[in-house]
Amino acid sequence: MTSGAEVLRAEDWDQWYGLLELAFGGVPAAPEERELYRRLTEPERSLAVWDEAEVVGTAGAFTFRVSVPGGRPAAAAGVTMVGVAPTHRRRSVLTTMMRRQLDDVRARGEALAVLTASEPEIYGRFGYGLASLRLSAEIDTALVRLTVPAGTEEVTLRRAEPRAALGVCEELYGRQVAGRPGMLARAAPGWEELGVLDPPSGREGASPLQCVLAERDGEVVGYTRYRTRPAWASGVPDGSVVVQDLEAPDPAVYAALLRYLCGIDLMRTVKLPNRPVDDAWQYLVSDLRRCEPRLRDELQVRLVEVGAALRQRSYRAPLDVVFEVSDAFCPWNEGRWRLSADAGGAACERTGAGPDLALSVRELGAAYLGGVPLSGLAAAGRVRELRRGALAQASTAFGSDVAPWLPHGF
Ligand SMILES: CC(=O)SCCNC(=O)CCNC(=O)[C@H](O)C(C)(C)COP(=O)(O)OP(=O)(O)OC[C@H]1O[C@@H](n2cnc3c(N)ncnc32)[C@H](O)[C@@H]1OP(=O)(O)O
Repeated sequence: MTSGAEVLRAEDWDQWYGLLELAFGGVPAAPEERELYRRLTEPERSLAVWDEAEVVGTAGAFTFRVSVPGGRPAAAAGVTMVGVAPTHRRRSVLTTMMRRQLDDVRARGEALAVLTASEPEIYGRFGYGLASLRLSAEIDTALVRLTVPAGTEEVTLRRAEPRAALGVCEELYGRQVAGRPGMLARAAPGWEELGVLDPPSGREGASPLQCVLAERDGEVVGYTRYRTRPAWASGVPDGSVVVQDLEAPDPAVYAALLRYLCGIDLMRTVKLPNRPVDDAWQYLVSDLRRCEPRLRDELQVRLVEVGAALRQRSYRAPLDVVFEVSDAFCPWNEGRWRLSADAGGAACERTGAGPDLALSVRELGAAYLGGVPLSGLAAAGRVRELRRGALAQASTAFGSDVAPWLPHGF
């Protein structure tokens, strides 16, 4: 007989994390990783389901601030560390934890919950919508040329020990957050260490993490962190560079860092596993086909409180629209909401007026960061236009000039 979802006691953390490892395939995490996640876990926001003395379900939440269109970071629960014992799967343990978790998030006054899913299909039933994608590339550096912009030669590069450079890298990361929806303000101590976590077991044949800083006029203005993986094919160098981070505030710094990565001796391929869909590499290369671009789902967003969530972002164009929202899992969101926005801000209140657009909370979550057009969702039959013109107006207003992106998992 299983318990309900109970708040985790700190002393049960080892068993709780052990169940999570089991649910993910039973390979223990590297000690460094385990210790970091022990420090980052917020027990008071973490849930356990028990069967007698055995943990059979885990779900955590981090207290995050996520960048939303308009540049103001918004409070969000970062849902994480979800697992159910293989012996207890498909008996609603996850559903029990999601129920408790979303109630708790609401009680804390956070209007948003965000997550990345191990499998994309799991969380739609709980009202999450896919809001950002990641673009990956494998650049064949023997065949692809880069055309770099003016100013690239003024950027100098210097190798640094990743941990020694952590402070300056974090500062640069922090300056990028407001400019890109979906990025997380790494406010709590410990989060910066995620960027230099480098257990040997996680390298898959590659080097330890390396860091190169970009400088201009004596000031650090950008950085990359990457690993090199040497390989030989019939005696010919065939290594790859796997890029973890590439942070640059302007085109010249970006180009200088990418050119460096593409020029490392004996490395044939530069792998960019996680970049924004509007990332500049696409517009610098001579041959996109030889870069193997691919898209993958990334951040999912759940509007926990529709009214508060829609009020706390800004809109690209004036808007006055009534949404008819369905939300089976969080019925307090159901009904009609009037959203009106202009350059001065946004108001979103309940209304009795006739609806202009009908959709579920999932579509609002998908469109929330400005990367998924409501018009595209309408073309898939997921948004219904009830007043002519409302769809185009809302779709334009919800969009973001900068694509949403989550640079790292959590
Ligand atoms: C944010 C994160 O941490 S993502 C990590 C998620 N965890 C993992 O992937 C670890 C391995 N998997 C597991 O631990 C479990 O299978 C979980 C957590 C995914 C699901 O837990 P369960 O307790 O089995 O889910 P539960 O019984 O509540 O299922 C609810 C519904 O979701 C469906 N569902 C559950 N898991 C999946 C899945 N992986 N893919 C598709 N549907 C799923 C069920 O079929 C059920 O549907 P129904 O209501 O139509 O019958």
